[in-house]
Amino acid sequence: MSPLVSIDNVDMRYGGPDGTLAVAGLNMKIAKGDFCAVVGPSGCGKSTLMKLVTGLHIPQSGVVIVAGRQVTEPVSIVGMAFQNPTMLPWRTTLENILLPLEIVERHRKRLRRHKREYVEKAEHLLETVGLKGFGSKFPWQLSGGMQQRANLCRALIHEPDLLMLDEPFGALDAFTREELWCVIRDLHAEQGVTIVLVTHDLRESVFLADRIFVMSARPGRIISEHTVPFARPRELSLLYDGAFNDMVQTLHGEIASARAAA
Ligand SMILES: Nc1ncnc2c1ncn2[C@@H]1O[C@H](COP(=O)(O)OP(=O)(O)OP(=O)(O)O)[C@@H](O)[C@H]1O
Repeated sequence: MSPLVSIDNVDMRYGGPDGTLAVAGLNMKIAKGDFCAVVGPSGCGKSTLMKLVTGLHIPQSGVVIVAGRQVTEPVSIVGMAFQNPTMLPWRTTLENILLPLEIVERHRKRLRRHKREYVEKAEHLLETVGLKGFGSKFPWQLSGGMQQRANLCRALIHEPDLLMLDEPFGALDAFTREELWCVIRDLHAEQGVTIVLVTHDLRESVFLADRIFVMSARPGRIISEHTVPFARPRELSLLYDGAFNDMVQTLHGEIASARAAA
């Protein structure tokens, strides 16, 4: 079966021919249903990789293919969540979650005709992430962790085949972060959605992912790929397992070497 995402020998430079070369010779393949994490030194091009896959940037050379199509414009089968949930403060949480449906062409007409159905879907997602009954609250009435949960619902409302998460838990305290790891773990198990997670948190990558890609310092490329051996479903007690911590340490060592080589 051909991969859902294929990045072949991609270069991406910002700001014209003399600008910053963010990634160079980037290669990566992601199979349908995979949970992948991307880690690497700060500024190595992780966010650039996300933007290349979602079609927010088009590379100067090389090819990005998503679901069998070369990416030349923003890709509609993707859901995205970033570190700072940007909810519109004048809309309720539920209305914020429905927002992508007003933007994605093929859902817009359906939304008008089948509003009730979509509201029910949004309410089901809110329940799944532990926010049952919070749809009528405004974003500013929610804590940071609750906003990030709602943000995940918004990324999932149009049933994307691919969910791209760019440091989604970075701004949260350790306990809330671990709670949300479990929410993502369960969403992946229930919905079978393919997930790419960019993170600085190596424990997060090992707890959640099946495969971990390590990037070099800028210009970023993949320098190693690891298969995470721990069986699913994974419980938080895994964080205290010796083999788990060995893997975190291996990744840490690779990133430290990549930084030193820069
Ligand atoms: N729009 C832009 N214009 C110019 N340079 C940019 C732009 N976006 C990113 N860069 C540069 O490209 C490089 C890669 O940036 P990117 O944000 O992809 O890295 P990152 O790995 O996500 O960073 P971090 O780990 O700090 O979040 C950086 O040196 C950054 O300064």
